[in-house]
Amino acid sequence: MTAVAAKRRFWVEDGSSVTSARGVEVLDTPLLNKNTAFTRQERAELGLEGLLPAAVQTLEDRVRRAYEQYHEQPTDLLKNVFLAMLQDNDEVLFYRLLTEHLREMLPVVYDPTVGEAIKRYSHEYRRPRGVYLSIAEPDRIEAAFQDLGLGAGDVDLIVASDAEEILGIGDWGAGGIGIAVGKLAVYTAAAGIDPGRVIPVSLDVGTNNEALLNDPDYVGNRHSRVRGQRYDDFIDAYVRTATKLFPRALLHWEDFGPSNGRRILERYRDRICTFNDDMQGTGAIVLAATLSAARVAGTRMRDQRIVIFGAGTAGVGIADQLRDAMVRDGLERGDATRRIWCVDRQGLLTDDMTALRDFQNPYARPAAEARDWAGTGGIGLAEVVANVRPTMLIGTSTVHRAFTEAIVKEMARHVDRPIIFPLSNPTERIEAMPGDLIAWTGGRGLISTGIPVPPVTYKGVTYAIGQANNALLYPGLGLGAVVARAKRISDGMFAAAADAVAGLVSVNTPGASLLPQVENLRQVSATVAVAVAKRAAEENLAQAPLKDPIQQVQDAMWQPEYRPVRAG
Ligand SMILES: NC(=O)C1=CN([C@@H]2O[C@H](COP(=O)(O)OP(=O)(O)OC[C@H]3O[C@@H](n4cnc5c(N)ncnc54)[C@H](O)[C@@H]3O)[C@@H](O)[C@H]2O)C=CC1
Ligand SMILES: CC(=O)C(=O)O
Ligand SMILES: [Mg+2]
Repeated sequence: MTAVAAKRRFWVEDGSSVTSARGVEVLDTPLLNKNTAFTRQERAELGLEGLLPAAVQTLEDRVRRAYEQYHEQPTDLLKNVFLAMLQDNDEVLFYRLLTEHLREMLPVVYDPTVGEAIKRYSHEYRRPRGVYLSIAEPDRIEAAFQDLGLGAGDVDLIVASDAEEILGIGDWGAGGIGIAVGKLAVYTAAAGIDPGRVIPVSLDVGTNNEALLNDPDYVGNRHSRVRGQRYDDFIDAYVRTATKLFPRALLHWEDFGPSNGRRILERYRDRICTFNDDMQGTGAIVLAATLSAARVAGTRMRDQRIVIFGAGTAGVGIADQLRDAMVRDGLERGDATRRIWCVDRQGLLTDDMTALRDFQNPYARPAAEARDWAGTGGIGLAEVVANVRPTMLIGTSTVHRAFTEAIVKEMARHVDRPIIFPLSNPTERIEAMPGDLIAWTGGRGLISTGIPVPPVTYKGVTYAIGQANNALLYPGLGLGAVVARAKRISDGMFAAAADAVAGLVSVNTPGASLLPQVENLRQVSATVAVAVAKRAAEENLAQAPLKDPIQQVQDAMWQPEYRPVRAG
């Protein structure tokens, strides 16, 4: 046994967990603990006799009880807290429960309730999960990771957030670890990423959220956000250390502010295996929904006219992938870019504006084009929609109800099947609710949302609303990258993932969803993983041989089942 394995308390041999831990230490190790499901022999070997009641139960027994306990929780937040406790106590049980009730529990573990849990993080705090890195101690990053007791080959995936733009709810400082934990739970439930081979990371660079700074219970660094060189050096130290200690790990970036998120991605994307989920994962799932919508509408990618409301991390990430898809459909890059109009706080982005952010510049419209568009309040969304006559309207603004009845009806006057994606999370930020959009467009709208929503019935047709949330994409992407041991995550791998998702959808019946249903997430993720791994191999980015990618993906998927545990 190596020193690392000893620190980690257990290792796997021939399908069994072998552990040096005994007694309560075993019960305190969530990936080892089976609680009442330990057999008599295991109890004797591991020093658990007397620490557990007499009955020896099965995983199914334990799932049944946990499900009942879950339903005793009166609110979604308390359900989230309950599931977090379960995860900290018995991880196999947590994942079996989550996998069996994915549609019911995904909104509690993840979007939208995870947003509420992040806001309440310091108050609901019970025990830590993940690695907490502080900008005050960049020299301790290596020691912090080593405290986990993991070896160089033990980590497949690290999700890190600095929590500046959590979902659509802004800056939540140290509570942002919750989005890394939530994203990782989805990786495992949706794609079978081994929960023992992942690390959630909080990059605590301070917070500008004054409610947190003045909250006596706040558990993070109590100062404003550090920016500039010190921030970049901290990120660099994180990347250097993580890639040195865990050379196989994919680094996933989540919920950074727009300029940091993009700068970080540009800096590392050609050097290491990494991606930004808000820009690239979102772009790819929206592309998948767009491909389905275009199939229903009988139109081509290259013919879309796209208005994006909210040109931040997600909005411009979506623009990039829709532009690239139009290029693949035969347009010149410049012509494709000119089929996209971005609207932000200052209205339509035009090239005479001085305060555009660098990543917005490519989408700035010639000011002359819009000279006559201004209404009384400048060139806002209503003016842009009236003049552009878009085929697609995408919301990544966090502005609730921004897609008004007037705007949507104006759009629907000029296009047979208006494609409308209000993608902002969580529920209180969505630009319009699907029921309204379907009614305002007389049932012609092709709708997808970021939050989960129930089907809508309108004039006898039931419309299933696909969830255009990156959660339908990144788990499979990550699994494919892990199976291929990808050196990089390329644009081609995202395009392959989007095509794979769109390929799973049958849009022939009226009201059909534009995206696969959440219940089928494991199948979706497996299909995406195969497509991504194959593309990595085609682009010479795979470091593992891919002889039978379908079987390799199946074999790589961790299953929530109790393993035998032996004393070692
Ligand atoms: N469905 C999905 O998979 C995803 C959804 N999102 C959602 O998209 C929203 C935006 O997220 P990010 O892009 O990360 O944030 P961000 O802060 O980078 O971008 C938001 C943009 O909206 C703009 N904006 C704010 N108020 C506006 C207004 N009144 N009019 C026009 N523009 C306005 C901001 O200036 C900014 O450019 C969030 O609600 C987030 O939850 C983000 C990532 C994935
Ligand atoms: C879904 C997601 O990543 C977000 O809203 O930020
Ligand atoms: Mg996000």
